[in-house]
Formats: sequence, structure tokens, C-alpha cells
Amino acid sequence: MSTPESPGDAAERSSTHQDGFRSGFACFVGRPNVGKSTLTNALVGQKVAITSSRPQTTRHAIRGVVHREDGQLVLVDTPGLHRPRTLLGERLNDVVHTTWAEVDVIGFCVPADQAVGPGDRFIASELAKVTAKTPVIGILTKTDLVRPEVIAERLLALQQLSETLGHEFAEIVPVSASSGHQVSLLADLLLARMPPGPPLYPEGELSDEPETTLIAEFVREAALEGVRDELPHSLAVVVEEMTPGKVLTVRAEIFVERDSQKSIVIGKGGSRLKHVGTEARRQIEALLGEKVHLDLFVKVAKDWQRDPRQLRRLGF
Ligand SMILES: Nc1nc2c(ncn2[C@@H]2O[C@H](COP(=O)(O)OP(=O)(O)OP(=O)(O)O)[C@@H](O)[C@H]2O)c(=O)[nH]1
Repeated sequence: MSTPESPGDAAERSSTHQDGFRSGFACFVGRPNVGKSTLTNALVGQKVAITSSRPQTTRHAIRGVVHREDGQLVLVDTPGLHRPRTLLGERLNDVVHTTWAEVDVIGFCVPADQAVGPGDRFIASELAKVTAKTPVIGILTKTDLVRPEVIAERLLALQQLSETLGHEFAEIVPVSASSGHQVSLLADLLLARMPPGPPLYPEGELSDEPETTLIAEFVREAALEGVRDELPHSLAVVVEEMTPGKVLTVRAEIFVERDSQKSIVIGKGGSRLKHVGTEARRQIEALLGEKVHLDLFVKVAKDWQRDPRQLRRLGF
């Protein structure tokens, strides 16, 4: 993983690409759990965003890069937009708004297995404030979960959201990230909205997210596994240190809000934490392509979601 090349490098590189090459940024918006991260992964073809069956797990704008013959699509994965109740909630919404203002196209995701509702209309009205000029593609996700008649019904309901959006959708497309149905069509439609330009990232780059952030997300995902009901959103992970050696040693701290949560994460005699470590280590090794020794520590940071100082320390 590296930073994008400098503009000079990009200009030089463009001469080796054919005319008509397009490149730019896209992001997906939608209620929590509608399948934005899964769709990002399906488009990129490798696990970069964190998926989970619980809402609000994507906290960072993780980028995946789709490399194609005719263009390059940089995908920005935002947190779920929600009505803010805590400082963390407000910060997450700011991240979303900033992202919308910067991208070339927005994919508005609505799941096929649920009716269009107030949550979707809320997002459409938020989008209306920012996206008068940005094309919005309506995406019906998870089409594998419902019958064709339902898909038709939902597509109609999705189209009607354009009234709240204030302008027509640039396209409307049903997809399934799980089966792969129409995923490459979606890539075509997104790419068509990119301006002409050279690749922004070297070939082979899939994610611009710093490795430490991805590693922290792997640990967080493993720590939440099986105890999501007890620890919905009160868990944060910071990678404190990565020390090269015979094996790379990674030291990470898991922050919880209360002592009771600390014992849940650790488990009887440390058994759960050990399992979390094994699971996260497997993913980190796959990411880095080398053997890793993972040291995990669990700490209590009281009410970190409401404390600006702690939020900064935890990277928000
Ligand atoms: N059957 C089916 N399930 C899907 C599909 N896409 C996503 N899912 C499931 O839906 C759940 C939520 O998916 P995510 O990709 O995490 O959703 P998200 O919109 O990124 O969620 P947040 O990060 O909370 O905003 C997961 O359990 C996925 O496995 C799909 O195409 N078909």
C-alpha cells in the first residue's frame, strides 16, 4: 500500500493509456446494513471494507480501487448516516457530507428485502442539499433475497425517491453483491460518470487506507464477533506499535466503556481474547503477507463516545 502518485507521475503514465480512459471517485450511501461495504468488496474483488450483520460498523472512509482496461474507479466507503445523538455520531455525519461533496458520482443503495421508508427519504433529503450537480445512481441491493415481482415493485419505489432528491436518478440498477449479478454493469455505469483522465493509483493498489487502520478494523471485527448484542458500538481499537523483527509484532489496544464490557471481551480465563487474537492475526497476516505476532490489551476508557479528547486519541 502506498500513497497516490504525484500529478507529475500521473501525467507521464497517461501517455501509456489509450484515449477515452476515465478515472475518478465514487461513493455509496444508504441506511446502515444495506450492503454498501459488501458491494465495495464485490467491485474491488478483495476484502477491504469490513462487513458485519450489525449496523454502523464502517467508521472510516476506506477506499477500494477498481482497475479496468478503460478506466479506474476509486471507491470511498462512508459510515452509515444517522441522526446524531453523540459527538461520535456528529463526527461520522461530517465525514459523510465531506465525502459527498468530493466525489464524481454517488450510488444511493436501497435494499430489495425491505420497503423504501423514512430512513431512505431522510438520506435523499440530505443528499438533495449537497448533490445538485453530482449524479446519483439508484442501486437496489440484495436482489438475490427476493422474487422478481418484488424487485419490480422496489425499483418503482426507488424511482419515486427522486422527488425527495430534487432531481432524477442518473441511472437505476438492481444488483446482488452476493451472487455478483449486475455488479460489472454497475461498474460500467459508475465509470461512465467519471471524467476523462489518467489512472490515479498505480495498478494493483486496492486500498489507500493506512495499514494500521485496516489492522485495527480487523481486531475490532474479531472482538465484536458473537458479542455484538452486548457490545454494540462501545468498542474501539488503536494499533499502538508495529515492530519489525523475525516476525512482525503488532501491539493493539481494545477500548471499551465499562469494566463489565472488559470482562466480556476477555472471556473466562482470557479464552475469548485468545480467540479474537487468533482470528485477527489470520486476517492481518493475509493483508501483510508475513507472519505476525499480535499482542492485544483491553482497556476501559469511560464514555469515550462522548469525550472529544478520547475521540481524537482513538482516531475520530
Ligand atoms: N443476501 C445478500 N446479503 C447481502 C448482500 N450484500 C450485503 N449483504 C449482507 O448484508 C449485511 C450488511 O452488509 P454490509 O455490506 O456490512 O452493509 P453496509 O451498508 O456497509 O453497513 P454499514 O457499514 O453498517 O453502513 C451483511 O450481513 C451482508 O452479508 C447481497 O447482495 N445479498
